Parts: sequence; structure tokens; C-alpha cells
Amino acid sequence: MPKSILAVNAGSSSVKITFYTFENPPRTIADAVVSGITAPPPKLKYRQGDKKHKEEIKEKLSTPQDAFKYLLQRCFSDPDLSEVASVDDLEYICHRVVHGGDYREAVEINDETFDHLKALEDLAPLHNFSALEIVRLCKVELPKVTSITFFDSAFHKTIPEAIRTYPINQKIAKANGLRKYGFHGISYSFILRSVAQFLDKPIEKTNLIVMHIGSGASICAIKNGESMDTSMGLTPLAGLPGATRSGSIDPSLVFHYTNEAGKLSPASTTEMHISTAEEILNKQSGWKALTGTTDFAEIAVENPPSKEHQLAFDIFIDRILGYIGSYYVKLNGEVDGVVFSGGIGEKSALLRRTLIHKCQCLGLAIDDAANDKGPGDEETVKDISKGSGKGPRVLVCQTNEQP
Ligand SMILES: Nc1ncnc2c1ncn2[C@@H]1O[C@H](COP(=O)(O)OP(=O)(O)O)[C@@H](O)[C@H]1O
Ligand SMILES: CC(=O)OP(=O)(O)O
Ligand SMILES: [Mg+2]
Repeated sequence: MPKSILAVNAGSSSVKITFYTFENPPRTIADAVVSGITAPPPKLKYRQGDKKHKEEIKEKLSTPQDAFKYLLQRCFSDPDLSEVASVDDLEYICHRVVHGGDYREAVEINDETFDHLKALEDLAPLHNFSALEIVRLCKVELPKVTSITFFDSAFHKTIPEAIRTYPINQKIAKANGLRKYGFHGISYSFILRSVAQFLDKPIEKTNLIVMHIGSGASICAIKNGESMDTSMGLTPLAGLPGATRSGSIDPSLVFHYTNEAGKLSPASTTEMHISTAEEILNKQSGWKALTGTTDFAEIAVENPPSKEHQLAFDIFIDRILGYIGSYYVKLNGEVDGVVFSGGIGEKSALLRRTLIHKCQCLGLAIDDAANDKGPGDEETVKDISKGSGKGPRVLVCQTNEQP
């Protein structure tokens, strides 16, 4: 039987896997996702051709590794999924790894590259740890299958020096790799390809402002088909707030918040070192700190249940607006499209409407009916703009972060 490719994406609140045929172009065989790992009970969604299935998971799955094992087990034991009945049916496993440091392209995992990625973990412990644990699990439990890691940061290798450099001592910056890397790049490159095709423009002539807004949220300015700026930085903490992340704040704030900022947080393990400051700003901030929920669907509602919910919504809108304005200017007003993607961007008509109404001065407008309807299941890109077709299009893109 022909072999398959397994793609894995361990996000902050979900693990998604997709099986593809090993051919060019690959065809999707099945995909499955466990979501709600940080807001139990976890939920399973499964799709194979026309067959769709949703359920609440009874088992306790508290880590992405648990979720990955659960997903693999489910798929291998599904009698309808005869193409992938066991490990022997897999040719490659492609892993999404958030932080690739100076790697500009994908790499095959061997002892040397794995060790290099482990060393990088200090820069992004909260984001690389889960994915690398899954890479390690595959190395040990599925040793015959080649693992390839694809990096979120690689798409942003084109960001110019003046944008990627922090104004700090450059000797220290270079020695410690302290610069803007940027993330969500697998998603941005999928969106760029899909939107350029939708607009019938060559990729290298396409200029976009793209929002990838989910539990982790970022925004990217794409000029002539290349990333020119993005809101995340050295780590995914910078820029927009998220489910549990503060986003950009005054860096001094953390020393006023606690005098233990530099100490190791209790969440650290022998393998993963996180400072108390990183723990607070990455895990105890964002919507969760403001409202108690990590689920933006409870916040983005017409009549929010509390004024804190309204405040969380208003803060998010304010921060996104700041970047749209800045990127519009950096792109010299030559913008083909403003694109919404990620769990919130794809599903919240209210957020899209609120935001675009505040961007009228840039010539952006949406068709309320098209916006309320959102994209259909099989629709990768949907145009929700109003008007003659002049000025930037407002689009929703159902992104695919599977490497
Ligand atoms: N209808 C909705 N309105 C607003 N937010 C939503 C809606 N549906 C899902 N979301 C939010 O999308 C986020 C998850 O986005 P996703 O991109 O899948 O996350 P991750 O960063 O884990 O990959 C969650 O905060 C979820 O609450
Ligand atoms: C880079 C990042 O923030 O990823 P996620 O959205 O999966 O948390
Ligand atoms: Mg995500």
C-alpha cells in the first residue's frame, strides 16, 4: 500500500494531526484535532472525507503529548481508516515547531539537529517544549519514520535588519540570539499562497496585512510576497495579547508586579526552565486574567456577561488597530487585502465587524451579510468586503498550520 505523511501541530490549547497521501500534491486522508486542553473537558473533532465526528473526551488529557498519543491511537484503530492502520504506513512525520532560531528552512531530525533544537528551547521553553516532546516520542516510539521539523519563524527570515533588531547592546544581542524572530509563519505562508491565488495575483506582487488570531495572536505585514514585519518578537509573548499572554507591555512592569520576577517559576521542571516573569506574562495574563476564561467565544458576544469581558474585547480591538495602522503606513498604503484567520479571526463576525468599522479611514468596509455568514466548511478564502472592488479587500482565510 502507498505510504502516508503525518503532520502534527501542537498549539498552546490544541493538538492537530493530518494524514496525507505521499504524492505530489499530497491529498488529505483524514484529520483530527483535540482542543480545549487548557479548558477541560477536551474535545475531539475528526474528519475523513464526508465522515465527520465530534465528541467530548472522557479521559483526562492534560498535555499535548497525551493528546497526540490519544489521536494516534484513535486513528490507527479506526477500521475505516485502512490507509493508516499502523506506523508501517507512515513515510514521514512533519512537526510544526514554533521557534527555529536561525534555521531558515525545515530540517530533518537526527541526533545533531534534535540537540540543536533542545538548546534553542531556552529561548522559547513554553512554545517548543510540547512539540519537541512529541518529536522525541516519535524518535523513540516510531524510530523507522523520518521526522521533519518546520518552523513558524522561518517565514519571517525576510524581515529587514532595522525591524528585527532591538536597540540594545549588539554584542550581547548577537551572542544570545536576541532579535525579532516572529511566529505563525506556517500559517502565514499558507494564507499568502491561498489569498494570492484567490486574488489572481503573483505571490511576489502580493501585499497583505494578515491577522492570525487564536489563543496565540499575531499580525503580519507582507510586502511583495515576503514578511516585512510581524507583531511577535524574540518569543511569541510580544505584540497582541492572547488567551493567557499579556502581549507587549512596558518591560519594567514585571519588576513592579513581583520581586521574584527572575526566580525560576514553580512550573519549571528539571528539563524546562521558566522564570516567574515568563510564567506570569505567558500563562497568567491575557483574557484569562481579565475575565477568568480562555475562550474568546465567551468574550466576543453582543451582550458580554461582565464589564471585564467587554474590557478584554476592547483591549484586543485597540491593540490590533494599532498594528493595522502601523502596517498600512509601512506598506505605503499599497495593500491588496486585510485578512482574518485563526480561531477568532475565522469565527468571530463581531470582532471582524467592530474592527473594520474602525478602519473606515483606510477605505476598508465589509458586507454585513457576508461577514455574518463567514466562510463555508470547504471555503478556504472568503471575500467579505463591501464596495466596488477598489481599495484593499477584506478576506477571511481558513488557515492550515499543518506543516
Ligand atoms: N465563535 C467564536 N468567537 C470567538 N472566538 C472563538 C469562536 N470560536 C472559537 N474561538 C476562539 O478561538 C481560539 C482558538 O483558536 P485557534 O487558532 O484554534 O487556537 P490555537 O492557538 O490553540 O491554535 C479560542 O480562544 C476560541 O475560544
Ligand atoms: C506561535 C504561537 O503563539 O502559537 P499558538 O498560536 O499555537 O499558541
Ligand atoms: Mg495557534
